[in-house]
Amino acid sequence: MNAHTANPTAARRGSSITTRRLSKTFNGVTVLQPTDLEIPAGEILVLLGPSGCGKTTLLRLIAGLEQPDGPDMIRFDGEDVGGVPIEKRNVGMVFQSYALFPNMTVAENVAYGLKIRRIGRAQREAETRRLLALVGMDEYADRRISAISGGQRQRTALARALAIKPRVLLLDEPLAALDAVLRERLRVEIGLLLREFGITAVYVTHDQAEAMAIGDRIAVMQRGRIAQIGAPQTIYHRPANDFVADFVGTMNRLEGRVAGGVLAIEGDGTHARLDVGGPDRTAAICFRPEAARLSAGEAAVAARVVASTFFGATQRLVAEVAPGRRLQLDLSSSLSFTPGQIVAFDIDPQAIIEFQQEA
Ligand SMILES: Nc1ncnc2c1ncn2[C@@H]1O[C@H](COP(=O)(O)OP(=O)(O)OP(=O)(O)O)[C@@H](O)[C@H]1O
Repeated sequence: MNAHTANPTAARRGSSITTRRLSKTFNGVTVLQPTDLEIPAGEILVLLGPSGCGKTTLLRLIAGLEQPDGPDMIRFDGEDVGGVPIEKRNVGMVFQSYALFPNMTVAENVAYGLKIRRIGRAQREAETRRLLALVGMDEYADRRISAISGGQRQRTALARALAIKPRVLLLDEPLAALDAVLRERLRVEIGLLLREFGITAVYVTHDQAEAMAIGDRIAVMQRGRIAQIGAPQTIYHRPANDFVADFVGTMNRLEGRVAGGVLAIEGDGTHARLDVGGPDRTAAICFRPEAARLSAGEAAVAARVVASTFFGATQRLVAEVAPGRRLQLDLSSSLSFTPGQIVAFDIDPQAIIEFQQEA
C-alpha cells in the first residue's frame, strides 16, 4: 500500500461532497466557473493553483462561508447543504493563521469545541487526550499556545478541528506560515494523519510538493476552473495541458517537425533525435528533468552544458541542444560537468509526453 492509498480499514468518518455546476460571482465577475466535483467519503482532495485562481472561494463555498450563485449546488452525502449555515454544516476548518486561543492551554483549545457542545467533562478529557496523542502533542497538553512552536500550533489546530467530529475537514494553506524544513515534515505527517482519521478533507495549497504529498487526488485550478483532476502521479506524469505541466514541476519542451516518426533538431556538435513514432506533424515533445539518462552509445540527445546547480543528491544541469534551446536535466551530483562540455543522454520513452501543436 502506498501513501496515497486510503486506508481501507480506517473507519469512514467523513461525508461525500458533490458539487453540481457550483459557481460564484462577485460584483458581476465569475471567480468560480460552474464546477462539478465528486469527492468520495474519506478522500483527501487538494485544490492546487496560483494566487487568485479561486481555490479559497471553492473552499469557502463548501464551508458555507460564501453563498453559491444558485440553489442545490452543494451536497454532503447527497443532502443539499446550500441553505445550511456554517455552524450547522459540521465542517472542521484549519487555516494558515492558527486561530487558537492564546491564553488557553493546548488541551483547553482542543476541548473548547466539545465544551460548547456540552459534552461532559470525563468524555471531553478522554477525547482530548486521544486527539493530542494522535497529533503527537500529548506531552504539551498543559502548555500555553504562546509557549509552543508554529508546527505544534498547527498540530493543535488540527486536533481542535477534528475534536468536533466534523463530516468534512477543510484546510486552507495550513502550513504556509511555517519554515521550509517544518513544512516538509508536517506535510508528510498531516497526510498520514488525515488518512488514519479517515475523514473527507479538502486542502488548499499553491505548493505543488505539498499537493503531491498530501492528496489522494489533486484538482489543478486555473482562472476559476479545474484544469485537471486526478491522482498526483497522473497530474505529474500525464498533465492534460501546458499549464498543468508547468505548474506541478519543470517540463522540458522540444518543438519541431516529426518526420518519419522522428523529431530531429540539429545544432553545432549537438542534436536531438527522438523516435516518437506516429504520422508527420508539428509537435512539442516534453519530458521532465529526471527522465534523462546519461548514455554512452548512440544517444538520442547531445547537448552542450551551460551550467549546473547542486541540489544535494542530484544536480540540475542546464544544457543547450541548439542555440537558445535549453533543457534541464537532473543527474547524480557525484558526476561533474564543465560548461561547454557535450553531455549525451537518452530519455525514458515512457516519460515522453506530447502536446499537439497547431499545424
Ligand atoms: N469577497 C470578494 N469580493 C470580490 N472578489 C473576491 C472576493 N473574494 C475573492 N474574490 C476574488 O476572487 C478571485 C479568486 O479568489 P480566491 O481567494 O478564491 O483565490 P485563491 O486561488 O484562493 O488565491 P490565493 O492563493 O491568493 O489565496 C480573486 O480574483 C479574488 O480577488
